[in-house]
Amino acid sequence: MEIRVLGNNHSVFDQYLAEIRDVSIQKDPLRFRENLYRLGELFAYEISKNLKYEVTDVTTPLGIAKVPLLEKQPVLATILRAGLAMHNGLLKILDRAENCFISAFRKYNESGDFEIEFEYMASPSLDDKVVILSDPMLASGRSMEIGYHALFSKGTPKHVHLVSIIASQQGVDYITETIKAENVTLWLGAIDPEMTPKSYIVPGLGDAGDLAYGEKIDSK
Ligand SMILES: O=c1cc[nH]c(=O)[nH]1
Repeated sequence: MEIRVLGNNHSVFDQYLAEIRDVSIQKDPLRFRENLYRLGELFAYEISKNLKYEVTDVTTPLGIAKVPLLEKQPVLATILRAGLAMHNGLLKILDRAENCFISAFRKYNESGDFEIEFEYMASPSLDDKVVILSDPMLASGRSMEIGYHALFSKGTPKHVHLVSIIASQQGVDYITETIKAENVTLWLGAIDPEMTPKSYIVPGLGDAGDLAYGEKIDSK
Protein backbone atom coordinates (compact mmCIF):
# COMPACT_ATOMS: atom_id res chain seq x y z
CA MET A 1 0.00 0.00 0.00
CA GLU A 2 1.35 3.39 -0.95
CA ILE A 3 1.18 6.05 1.81
CA ARG A 4 1.07 9.76 0.90
CA VAL A 5 1.34 12.43 3.62
CA LEU A 6 0.29 15.96 2.59
CA GLY A 7 1.19 17.80 5.82
CA ASN A 8 4.56 19.28 6.75
CA ASN A 9 5.24 20.18 3.14
CA HIS A 10 5.35 23.98 3.36
CA SER A 11 1.83 24.57 2.08
CA VAL A 12 -1.36 26.16 3.38
CA PHE A 13 -2.52 22.62 4.25
CA ASP A 14 -0.70 22.98 7.60
CA GLN A 15 -2.51 26.20 8.48
CA TYR A 16 -5.90 24.47 8.21
CA LEU A 17 -4.52 21.47 10.10
CA ALA A 18 -3.14 23.71 12.87
CA GLU A 19 -6.51 25.46 13.19
CA ILE A 20 -8.52 22.24 13.64
CA ARG A 21 -6.04 21.14 16.33
CA ASP A 22 -5.99 24.48 18.19
CA VAL A 23 -8.15 24.29 21.32
CA SER A 24 -9.04 28.01 21.21
CA ILE A 25 -9.92 28.08 17.49
CA GLN A 26 -11.98 24.90 18.01
CA LYS A 27 -14.47 27.03 19.97
CA ASP A 28 -15.76 28.21 16.59
CA PRO A 29 -17.58 25.18 15.08
CA LEU A 30 -18.21 27.00 11.81
CA ARG A 31 -14.46 27.47 11.30
CA PHE A 32 -13.81 23.88 12.39
CA ARG A 33 -16.22 22.53 9.76
CA GLU A 34 -14.89 24.96 7.17
CA ASN A 35 -11.33 23.76 7.76
CA LEU A 36 -12.40 20.09 7.39
CA TYR A 37 -14.08 21.17 4.15
CA ARG A 38 -10.94 23.00 2.93
CA LEU A 39 -8.70 20.03 3.79
CA GLY A 40 -11.11 17.80 1.85
CA GLU A 41 -10.68 20.13 -1.14
CA LEU A 42 -6.87 19.93 -0.95
CA PHE A 43 -6.97 16.12 -0.70
CA ALA A 44 -9.30 16.00 -3.72
CA TYR A 45 -6.91 18.11 -5.79
CA GLU A 46 -3.90 15.93 -4.91
CA ILE A 47 -5.81 12.67 -5.49
CA SER A 48 -7.11 14.02 -8.82
CA LYS A 49 -3.50 13.96 -10.10
CA ASN A 50 -3.63 10.16 -9.70
CA LEU A 51 -6.86 9.55 -11.65
CA LYS A 52 -7.09 8.63 -15.35
CA TYR A 53 -7.77 11.27 -18.00
CA GLU A 54 -8.67 11.21 -21.68
CA VAL A 55 -8.02 14.05 -24.09
CA THR A 56 -11.40 15.47 -25.06
CA ASP A 57 -12.40 18.10 -27.62
CA VAL A 58 -14.00 21.17 -26.04
CA THR A 59 -15.77 23.60 -28.37
CA THR A 60 -14.98 27.22 -27.57
CA PRO A 61 -16.54 30.19 -29.43
CA LEU A 62 -13.34 30.30 -31.56
CA GLY A 63 -12.37 26.69 -32.11
CA ILE A 64 -11.62 23.35 -30.51
CA ALA A 65 -9.44 22.98 -27.39
CA LYS A 66 -8.03 19.58 -26.56
CA VAL A 67 -8.35 19.08 -22.78
CA PRO A 68 -7.55 16.06 -20.59
CA LEU A 69 -10.75 15.33 -18.66
CA LEU A 70 -11.54 12.57 -16.19
CA GLU A 71 -12.10 9.29 -18.02
CA LYS A 72 -14.56 8.09 -15.39
CA GLN A 73 -16.00 9.73 -12.28
CA PRO A 74 -14.84 8.38 -8.90
CA VAL A 75 -17.19 7.50 -6.03
CA LEU A 76 -16.75 9.51 -2.83
CA ALA A 77 -17.51 7.39 0.23
CA THR A 78 -17.48 8.62 3.80
CA ILE A 79 -18.09 7.36 7.30
CA LEU A 80 -20.86 9.17 9.18
CA ARG A 81 -21.00 11.48 10.91
CA ALA A 82 -17.50 12.91 11.35
CA GLY A 83 -16.70 12.46 7.65
CA LEU A 84 -19.49 14.72 6.39
CA ALA A 85 -17.69 18.09 6.21
CA MET A 86 -14.57 16.62 4.64
CA HIS A 87 -16.75 14.69 2.18
CA ASN A 88 -18.39 17.94 1.07
CA GLY A 89 -14.94 19.45 0.45
CA LEU A 90 -13.92 16.45 -1.68
CA LEU A 91 -17.25 16.76 -3.53
CA LYS A 92 -16.77 20.49 -4.16
CA ILE A 93 -13.68 19.66 -6.25
CA LEU A 94 -14.76 16.30 -7.70
CA ASP A 95 -18.21 17.71 -8.28
CA ARG A 96 -19.54 15.09 -10.68
CA ALA A 97 -18.57 12.15 -8.46
CA GLU A 98 -21.05 9.60 -7.20
CA ASN A 99 -21.53 9.31 -3.44
CA CYS A 100 -21.62 6.56 -0.83
CA PHE A 101 -22.43 6.91 2.88
CA ILE A 102 -21.49 4.38 5.54
CA SER A 103 -22.58 4.57 9.16
CA ALA A 104 -20.26 3.14 11.79
CA PHE A 105 -20.17 4.11 15.44
CA ARG A 106 -18.45 3.27 18.72
CA LYS A 107 -20.76 1.03 20.80
CA TYR A 108 -19.57 1.16 24.43
CA ASN A 109 -20.03 -1.68 26.94
CA GLU A 110 -20.23 -1.48 30.77
CA SER A 111 -16.43 -1.63 31.18
CA GLY A 112 -15.96 1.40 28.92
CA ASP A 113 -14.55 -0.65 26.02
CA PHE A 114 -16.15 -0.31 22.63
CA GLU A 115 -16.70 -2.15 19.38
CA ILE A 116 -17.20 -0.43 16.03
CA GLU A 117 -20.72 -1.23 14.82
CA PHE A 118 -21.50 -1.05 11.10
CA GLU A 119 -25.15 -0.16 10.54
CA TYR A 120 -26.10 1.38 7.22
CA MET A 121 -24.76 1.97 3.73
CA ALA A 122 -26.22 3.95 0.82
CA SER A 123 -24.11 3.40 -2.28
CA PRO A 124 -24.11 3.13 -6.05
CA SER A 125 -22.46 0.08 -7.66
CA LEU A 126 -18.73 0.24 -6.98
CA ASP A 127 -17.72 -2.30 -9.63
CA ASP A 128 -14.58 -1.23 -11.46
CA LYS A 129 -14.75 2.31 -10.02
CA VAL A 130 -12.19 4.41 -8.17
CA VAL A 131 -13.48 4.91 -4.62
CA ILE A 132 -12.22 7.65 -2.30
CA LEU A 133 -13.14 6.65 1.29
CA SER A 134 -12.72 9.45 3.85
CA ASP A 135 -12.78 9.49 7.64
CA PRO A 136 -11.03 12.49 9.22
CA MET A 137 -9.44 10.57 12.12
CA LEU A 138 -7.65 7.22 11.72
CA ALA A 139 -7.26 6.15 15.36
CA SER A 140 -7.30 2.37 15.92
CA GLY A 141 -8.00 1.92 12.19
CA ARG A 142 -11.03 -0.31 12.83
CA SER A 143 -13.67 2.10 11.37
CA MET A 144 -11.61 2.49 8.21
CA GLU A 145 -11.11 -1.27 7.97
CA ILE A 146 -14.87 -1.86 8.40
CA GLY A 147 -15.64 0.89 5.87
CA TYR A 148 -13.15 -0.58 3.39
CA HIS A 149 -14.61 -4.10 3.62
CA ALA A 150 -18.19 -2.75 3.44
CA LEU A 151 -17.35 -1.32 -0.02
CA PHE A 152 -17.06 -4.85 -1.41
CA SER A 153 -20.72 -5.56 -0.66
CA LYS A 154 -21.46 -3.11 -3.53
CA GLY A 155 -18.99 -4.42 -6.12
CA THR A 156 -15.24 -4.67 -6.62
CA PRO A 157 -13.59 -1.23 -6.88
CA LYS A 158 -10.70 -0.70 -9.30
CA HIS A 159 -8.73 1.32 -6.76
CA VAL A 160 -9.48 2.59 -3.25
CA HIS A 161 -8.00 5.82 -1.87
CA LEU A 162 -8.31 5.91 1.93
CA VAL A 163 -8.16 9.48 3.26
CA SER A 164 -7.69 10.73 6.85
CA ILE A 165 -6.56 14.12 8.09
CA ILE A 166 -4.88 12.83 11.27
CA ALA A 167 -3.77 9.24 11.86
CA SER A 168 -2.14 7.55 14.82
CA GLN A 169 0.99 5.53 14.06
CA GLN A 170 -0.88 2.52 15.49
CA GLY A 171 -3.77 3.08 13.06
CA VAL A 172 -1.40 3.31 10.10
CA ASP A 173 0.31 0.07 11.18
CA TYR A 174 -3.08 -1.63 11.63
CA ILE A 175 -4.36 -0.58 8.19
CA THR A 176 -1.17 -1.58 6.38
CA GLU A 177 -1.20 -4.97 8.14
CA THR A 178 -4.90 -5.73 7.60
CA ILE A 179 -5.41 -4.35 4.07
CA LYS A 180 -2.86 -6.07 1.89
CA ALA A 181 -4.31 -5.13 -1.53
CA GLU A 182 -1.96 -3.43 -4.02
CA ASN A 183 -4.71 -1.19 -5.40
CA VAL A 184 -5.09 0.88 -2.21
CA THR A 185 -3.48 4.25 -1.44
CA LEU A 186 -3.53 5.77 2.05
CA TRP A 187 -3.62 9.61 2.04
CA LEU A 188 -2.91 11.37 5.34
CA GLY A 189 -2.43 14.89 6.62
CA ALA A 190 -0.28 13.96 9.64
CA ILE A 191 0.73 10.90 11.65
CA ASP A 192 0.64 11.40 15.43
CA PRO A 193 2.62 9.16 17.79
CA GLU A 194 0.15 8.12 20.49
CA MET A 195 -3.39 7.15 21.47
CA THR A 196 -5.25 7.36 24.78
CA PRO A 197 -6.66 4.13 26.33
CA LYS A 198 -10.01 5.22 24.82
CA SER A 199 -8.47 5.39 21.33
CA TYR A 200 -8.24 9.15 20.95
CA ILE A 201 -5.23 10.32 18.96
CA VAL A 202 -2.52 12.29 20.86
CA PRO A 203 -1.90 15.14 20.26
CA GLY A 204 -4.72 14.78 17.70
CA LEU A 205 -7.55 17.26 18.11
CA GLY A 206 -10.22 15.65 20.31
CA ASP A 207 -13.51 14.32 18.94
CA ALA A 208 -13.88 15.54 15.35
CA GLY A 209 -17.59 14.66 15.14
CA ASP A 210 -18.43 16.52 18.36
CA LEU A 211 -16.36 19.55 17.37
CA ALA A 212 -18.12 19.76 14.02
CA TYR A 213 -21.66 18.82 15.01
CA GLY A 214 -21.96 19.01 18.83
CA GLU A 215 -21.79 16.48 21.64
CA LYS A 216 -23.72 13.22 21.51
CA ILE A 217 -24.67 10.62 24.10
CA ASP A 218 -22.73 7.35 23.78
CA SER A 219 -24.43 4.36 22.10
CA LYS A 220 -24.77 1.41 24.49
O1 LIG B 1 -8.84 11.19 18.30
C1 LIG B 1 -9.85 10.79 17.72
C2 LIG B 1 -10.04 9.44 17.37
C3 LIG B 1 -11.18 9.08 16.72
N1 LIG B 1 -12.10 10.02 16.43
C4 LIG B 1 -11.94 11.31 16.75
O2 LIG B 1 -12.79 12.14 16.46
N2 LIG B 1 -10.81 11.66 17.40
